[in-house]
Amino acid sequence: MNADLGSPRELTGLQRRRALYQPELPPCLQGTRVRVEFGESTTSIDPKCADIVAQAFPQTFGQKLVHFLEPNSMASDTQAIKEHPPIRVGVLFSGRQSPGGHNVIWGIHDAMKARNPHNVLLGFVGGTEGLFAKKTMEITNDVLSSYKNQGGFDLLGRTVDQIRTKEQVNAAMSTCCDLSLDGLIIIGGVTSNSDAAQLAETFAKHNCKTKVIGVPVTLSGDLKNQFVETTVGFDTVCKVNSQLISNVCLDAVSAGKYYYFVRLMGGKASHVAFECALQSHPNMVILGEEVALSKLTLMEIINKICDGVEARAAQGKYHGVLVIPEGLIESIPEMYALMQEINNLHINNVTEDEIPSQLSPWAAALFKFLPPFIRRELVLHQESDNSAQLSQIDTEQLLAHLVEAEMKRRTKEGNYKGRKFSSVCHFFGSQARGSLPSNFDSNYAYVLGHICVQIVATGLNGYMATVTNLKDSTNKWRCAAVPLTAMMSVRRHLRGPGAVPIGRPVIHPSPIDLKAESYAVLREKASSFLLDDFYRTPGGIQFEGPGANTKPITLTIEDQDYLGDIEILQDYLNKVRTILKPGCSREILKAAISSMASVNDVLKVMSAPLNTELPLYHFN
Ligand SMILES: O=P(O)(O)OC[C@H]1O[C@](O)(CO)[C@@H](O)[C@@H]1O
Repeated sequence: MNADLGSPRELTGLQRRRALYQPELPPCLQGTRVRVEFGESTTSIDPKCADIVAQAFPQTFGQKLVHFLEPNSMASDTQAIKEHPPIRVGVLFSGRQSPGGHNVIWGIHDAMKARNPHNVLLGFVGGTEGLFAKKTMEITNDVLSSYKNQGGFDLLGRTVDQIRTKEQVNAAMSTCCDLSLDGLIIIGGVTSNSDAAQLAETFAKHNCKTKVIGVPVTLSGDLKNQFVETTVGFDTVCKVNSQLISNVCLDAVSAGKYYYFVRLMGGKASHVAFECALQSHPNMVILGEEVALSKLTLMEIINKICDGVEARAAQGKYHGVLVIPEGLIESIPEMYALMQEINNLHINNVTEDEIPSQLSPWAAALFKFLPPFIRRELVLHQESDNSAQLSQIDTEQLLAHLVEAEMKRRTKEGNYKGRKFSSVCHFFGSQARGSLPSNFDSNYAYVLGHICVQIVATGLNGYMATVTNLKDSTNKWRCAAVPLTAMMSVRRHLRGPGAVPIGRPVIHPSPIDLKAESYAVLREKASSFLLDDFYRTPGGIQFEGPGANTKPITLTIEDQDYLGDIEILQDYLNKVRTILKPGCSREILKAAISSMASVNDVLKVMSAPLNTELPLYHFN
C-alpha cells in the first residue's frame, strides 16, 4: 500500500479553483430531513432468473424500491439533530479508479455531518485489503480539502476488487462488527456491487447490524439498467478520450500519411468507444456488440478495415482514425472460444507457461497464427472475476499488424494500387481515468454520497444509491435506493426454451443496445464518417462557461440537437462540394468564397459542446 495515500497535496491553480466548486444537490437533499417513500417490491432484472436469485439471497431478495423526496414540512436543524442519533459509517474504493470517486466520499461526509456533527466516517485505506486488515482513516473536512472535485482514488487508494471468498467475507464482517459500523459503503462497478450484495446477505444472515450499500462508480459505463442511467466517471472519461481522439484526427488529416488505431479502456462492453465515436467522429469504429451479433471473424474485420482503407485511397486519402473498445477481442467468435479455453486452464491452475501446450488442437492452431506479443498477453493471469485482463491485450496492434499484411497482399496481387499503408497505435486508458472530473460527474458523485447516508439512516441493507432523470438539470434529478438483487441475473447457456442457467447470480455488465436511437445515428453516419473526414473537435472538459454543463451525448441524444448538428454540417459540405468543381467560373468561385464566410460558424458548431446554443448561419 502506498504510504502517501490521504496526505494533503499541493494543488495547482486550476485544482484549487476546482476544489472551490460546490456540487449541486436536488431539492430533496438540500435540508436535513428527507421524505422516504417505499415503492413496489422488486424481483430480478431477468424474470426467468428470479427463483435462482431468490434462493441465493433469501434475506435480501424482493425488497422494495425506495424513493427520497422533499419533506412535506421543514423541521428546524436542532429538531433534526435530536431525531438523528449519531451513526458510524465505513467507506472504501473497491472498483477501478474512476473520475468523481472522491466526491462520493465528500457527499457522504457532508450529509453525515449535516444530520449530526457527532457522526463518524471512516475510510478504509487500500480498498478491500484495508477493509480486511481494519486499516482506517477518519474522514474530516480537513482531510477532504485537497481531494474535492479532484481525480484519482488517492485519498484512500484501492487494491483488488474482490470481497468474495469465505475468508474475505468473514474478515469484512469482523471489521464491521469491531468498528461498530452502522453502514459500509462500497464504491465500484459490476463486480464490486455484486460482492456488496453477497456481503449484505451474509451480514443479514448473521444479524450483523452493518447495512451494506453499493455506489455505481466505473469509467466503463456498463453498470446500466432500468434503474441506473450511467455511472460516475463515464462522462469525464468519454470527454477526455474524445478530445484525445479528435486531436489524433486533426494530426492525421494534417500530414495525411498515417492510420491511427486507437483502443479505449472500458471493459467487456463498448460504451466508452461508442460515446467517444459520437463525440469525435473518427473514420471507423468497431463495437464489440456488433461483432458478436454478426459473428464477424478476425479476418472479416481485417477485410472490412482494408476495404475502408482502399475506398479512402480512391479519394486520395492515406490517413484515417479507427477506434475500438478493449473488449473487441473477446467479441470475435474464434478469439472468444480461445480465451475461454485459456480461462478454464487458469481456473485449473495451469501456469502461463504451460497454457499453450494444453490447448485443444484448433485453439492451438489459432494461437500459433497470432503474433508472439498477443500470445504472451492472452495467457496473462486473470482479473478478479476470472476473465482476461483486457487492458493488457494490444488488440489495436494486432489489427494494425494484420491490416498491414493484408494491404501488402492486395498490393502484390495488383488489387490495391495506392500508397503504402502505415499505422500508429495508441491505448487510451489511465490518461483519461486520472482526469479531473467534469461538473456532471462531480455533481452526480456528490449526490450519490448524500443518498448513501439516507439509505443507512433508513436502515436499508443490500441497496444501491441511484439517481435518475440525469439528462435534466440537477434540480429535477430523482433520488432512490434500489435493492442490489433486483439488478442480478444468471447467464444462460443457450437462448430459447432449452436455456440452462449457468454460474451464480451477479450484476452483469450491460452491452450497448443495438436497437437504441443513438446506435442508429452512428450507423446512419458511418459511410460519411469513413470518407468525409467529418471530424468533430469537442476540446477539453469545460468547467465554467456555457460548455460546462453538457451531459453524456447518449443521455441527451433524444434532444435532436446532435442530429441537427450533423445534418447542418453535411448539408454545408455538400453545398461547398457542388459549388467548387474544378474549372468553375469566376462568378461561381466568388459565390463559393462568400458562402465560405460561414466557415467560422461551421467550425464553431464543430467544436461547440453539444446542447449549448448553436450559432445560426446561412448559405448565400
Ligand atoms: O489498470 P488496471 O487496474 O489493470 O484496470 C484495467 C481494467 O479496469 C477497468 O477500467 C474497469 O473494469 C477495465 O476497463 C480495464 O480493463
